[in-house]
Amino acid sequence: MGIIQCNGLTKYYGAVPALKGIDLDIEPGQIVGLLGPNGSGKTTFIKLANGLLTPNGGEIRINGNTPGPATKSIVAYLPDREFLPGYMKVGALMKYYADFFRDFNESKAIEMFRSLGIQPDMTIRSMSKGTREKVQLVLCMSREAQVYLLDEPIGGVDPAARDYILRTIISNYNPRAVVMISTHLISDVESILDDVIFIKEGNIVLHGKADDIRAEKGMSVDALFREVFKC
Ligand SMILES: Nc1ncnc2c1ncn2[C@@H]1O[C@H](COP(=O)(O)OP(=O)(O)OP(=O)(O)O)[C@@H](O)[C@H]1O
Repeated sequence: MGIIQCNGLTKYYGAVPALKGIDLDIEPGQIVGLLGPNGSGKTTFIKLANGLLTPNGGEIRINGNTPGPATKSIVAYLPDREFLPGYMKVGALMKYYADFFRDFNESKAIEMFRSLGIQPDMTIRSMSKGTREKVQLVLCMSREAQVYLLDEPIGGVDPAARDYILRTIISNYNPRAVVMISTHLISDVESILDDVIFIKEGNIVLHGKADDIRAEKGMSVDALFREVFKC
């Protein structure tokens, strides 16, 4: 059974449809790209998977459970916005995460912060936007979770840091876990994706292995994305 499953998953905001009956079955042990242009429904899907929104129709299950307390303990979520309090220092945030999440691996966080040049006594508000994003990502990836849901993890960081972050994602996730990365920066993430989902106007228009897609279509996932989503 897949670790993320949904059947007929539907979400409306008032009269606006955001997801129009999505069926998915995602096996653990892979990095999945949730790829679509602005407004296609990526954030809505990730919020439903976290229980921050409830569906209007259909269902989503994480490890067999409806999103709630049981799934929150196995899901590490990186929202697409900043959420860390400005007054907090990196060291205090690590302690806070260690208290809050039983699966938080502090030594992993310390090592990642060290290699990114982020000191424990740095305050969130003193950092640049990209550095704040790195802090959020490090805290999220330092959990030994079964599901990582990363909403636009590389949007605000420079290309050199993107590479480091993508390497960090690959090297820090457990092979029985699943990492879902929502982004429209396809060329940056393509090399680490096992599985690819194209989402368009609330529908899944393609779901397959990145290697199979490249072989069948004779082009990169990035080139295919540009063709499918041409304006
Ligand atoms: N709170 C809301 N109220 C009304 N409509 C919303 C709300 N949030 C999202 N929508 C609409 O739902 C659709 C899907 O939005 P969503 O944020 O899931 O897209 P996205 O693919 O994450 O986009 P982006 O790449 O720009 O973050 C869009 O049409 C959007 O305008």
